[in-house]
Amino acid sequence: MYSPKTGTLTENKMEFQCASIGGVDYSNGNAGGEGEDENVGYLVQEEGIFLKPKMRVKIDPELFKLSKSKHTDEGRHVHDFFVALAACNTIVPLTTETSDPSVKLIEYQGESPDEQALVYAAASYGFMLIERTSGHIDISIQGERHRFNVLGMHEFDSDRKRMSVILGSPNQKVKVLVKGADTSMFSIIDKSLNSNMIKSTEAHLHAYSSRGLRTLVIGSRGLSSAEFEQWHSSYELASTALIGRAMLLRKVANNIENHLGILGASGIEDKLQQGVPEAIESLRTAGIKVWVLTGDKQETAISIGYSSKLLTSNMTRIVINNNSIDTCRKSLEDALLLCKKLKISSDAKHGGSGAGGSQLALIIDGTSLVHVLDTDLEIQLFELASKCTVVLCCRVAPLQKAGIVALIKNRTDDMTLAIGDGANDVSMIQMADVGIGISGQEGRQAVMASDFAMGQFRFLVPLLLVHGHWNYQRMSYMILYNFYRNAVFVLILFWYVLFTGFSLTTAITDWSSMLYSIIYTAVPTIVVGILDKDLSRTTLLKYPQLYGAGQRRESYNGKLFWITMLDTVWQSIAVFFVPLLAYWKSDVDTSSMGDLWTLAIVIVVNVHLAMDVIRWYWITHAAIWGSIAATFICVLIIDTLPFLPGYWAFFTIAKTKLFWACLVGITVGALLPRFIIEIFVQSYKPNDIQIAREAEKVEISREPHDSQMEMNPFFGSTR
Ligand SMILES: Nc1ncnc2c1ncn2[C@@H]1O[C@H](COP(=O)(O)OP(=O)(O)OP(=O)(O)O)[C@@H](O)[C@H]1O
Ligand SMILES: [Mg+2]
Repeated sequence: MYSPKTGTLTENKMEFQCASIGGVDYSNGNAGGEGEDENVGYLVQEEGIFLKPKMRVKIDPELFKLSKSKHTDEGRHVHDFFVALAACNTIVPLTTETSDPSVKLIEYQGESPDEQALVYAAASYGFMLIERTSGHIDISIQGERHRFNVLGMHEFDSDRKRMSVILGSPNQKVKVLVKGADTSMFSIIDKSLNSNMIKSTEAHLHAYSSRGLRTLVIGSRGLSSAEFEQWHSSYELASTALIGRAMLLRKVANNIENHLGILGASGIEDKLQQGVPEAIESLRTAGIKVWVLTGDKQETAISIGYSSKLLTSNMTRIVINNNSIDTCRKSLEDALLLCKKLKISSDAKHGGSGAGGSQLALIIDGTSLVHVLDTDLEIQLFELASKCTVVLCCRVAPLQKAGIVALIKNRTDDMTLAIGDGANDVSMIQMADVGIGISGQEGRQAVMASDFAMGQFRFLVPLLLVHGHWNYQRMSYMILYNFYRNAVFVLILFWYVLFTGFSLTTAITDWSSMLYSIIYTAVPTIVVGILDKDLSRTTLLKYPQLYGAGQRRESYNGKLFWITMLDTVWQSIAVFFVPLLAYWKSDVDTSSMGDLWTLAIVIVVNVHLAMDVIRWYWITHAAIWGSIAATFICVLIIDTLPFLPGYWAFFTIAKTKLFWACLVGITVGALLPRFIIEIFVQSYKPNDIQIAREAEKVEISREPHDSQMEMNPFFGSTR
């Protein structure tokens, strides 16, 4: 189960596309930027300062003209809008020198890519933010430098979904400028001021977000000196408070951010990262459920859902947008009923096979989730969500993201993985079983809180399908192998004790018992456990279904455990009884037999491992065969020490041909059953992995040179 979110799927390289100012839509621009189109006002000159062409801005010619005129109402409105864009943010302008001393380049840095886009847009229209200190900002308005006092700032947070700046203008007027998400802004806008403008802005916002643009609404209000004084004293008190500062500041912000006049709205395009649709498709083919939890607007999230192929046109969409617990309950009940109906009709169509049924996509917003999470409706939401192929939660707050992950984690045995790039994803990343942070332009908080960090969303595919698969196979095999490796040794000691009338003596020397786990069999386990790969990277990426082996617990389960234990008993019997019967009538001493048993176990255990190794490297050869050689050397050394029991035993027994025949006989006898069963299973009941391995062999022998060309185009190197 995975929970990426839309910011995670997009590049965070924004392009300012359109603006709705004073209820008028300006979106007929042509994209400028990156040195493409210089005559559309992209480069703004102010005291030899040029804007570094870093971000694309679509310039609307009409708006560009209006931004230069101060004498009309429209012009003044546009002026206020762009001043708000340039001022209401936390962007820091950085000026760099160029080879020409009279020319400086300015670029904008900040944690929010949206804000960067807005400041670049304002600069492109001639409202260039030049300097920011804690007390003031300098904005060059159409080439003229103006200084504004920053009297206070209420920073953005994902719960409020807005931010504000209290700005003192050069003409001594004080204004509060606010920008934020539409839902949060429309609740604080004075609806009586200009209802037509609000209506048309809403329509523009709907149109922008349906095109997948990220929207922001900008509003402002003039403050009277009494109001300002009151705010100022409470702001001072709140920002110096030692306890509950955040809550107090939020309260102060809420008191001032109200009765706003609407200035306008912006639409910013956030392009999808490279390889996202393919990555999502691979994850879905691998049987992984992908959920999107985003703070974005519903329409934007749906549009990004379509472009990332998360949502498809043949899906039935269930939308839940409610603002009370009763309506939520009703919607959930209706949705569950719809699911049932769809299932019945698809069963009737496909003869009850369950195949080809219509896919469901659940779209639910943060307001509904407030009434659902942590109430009795949670069960219904879980039931509904588990019936849906895709779940899209929009306008969710950071804690709600964590709540949704917890909902899945607490009610199923499924593993949850959360991937995100922003500070608002930290709680979700920490809640999930596996947390992944994308290091992007939104700061390092997500990365710091994560288990794994990566640069792009698409790297999730090799992480899970390739490394996840390899690690699962290796871990599963190694757990079973280590049970076997230790059990076989203990069983030999057990048989010996049985045959010596519970004498508590041992044939295998103390030294060998100790070295068994340290030298005789340890290194191959480590080497194979780290290096072995059952399938190549190419195959695993090409057939994401192979990931299903882990979900079905094919490589480590109760059945396999008991089969391995049965095999272990058989092998211990072969190792113990073959020498016993072979030397039944001879006068060989216990120490010599002990040496034979020691060497036989080590050979069997290492050859057993060698039979299962799929990819051989020189180091694997060195570890396996070297361990057997090391055992011979150790036994030899132990037997040359006269003060140890069993002095010279090895040299006595190794002289006989029977000793060597026993070693060969034991190895063959012990490993033959599993060899036969493995051949049988591979020939008659192969699993996906075995079939893919065969296909790999055929492919390599057929096209030795082209075999690496098969991989999906969006993944880096091959094996
Ligand atoms: N710097 C900002 N100033 C004002 N409003 C903002 C700012 N950044 C984001 N917003 C608004 O707040 C909303 C919530 O932001 P949040 O960071 O929680 O989620 P998101 O960035 O939209 O999506 P995601 O969860 O994919 O990161 C945004 O959709 C946007 O409308
Ligand atoms: Mg964000």
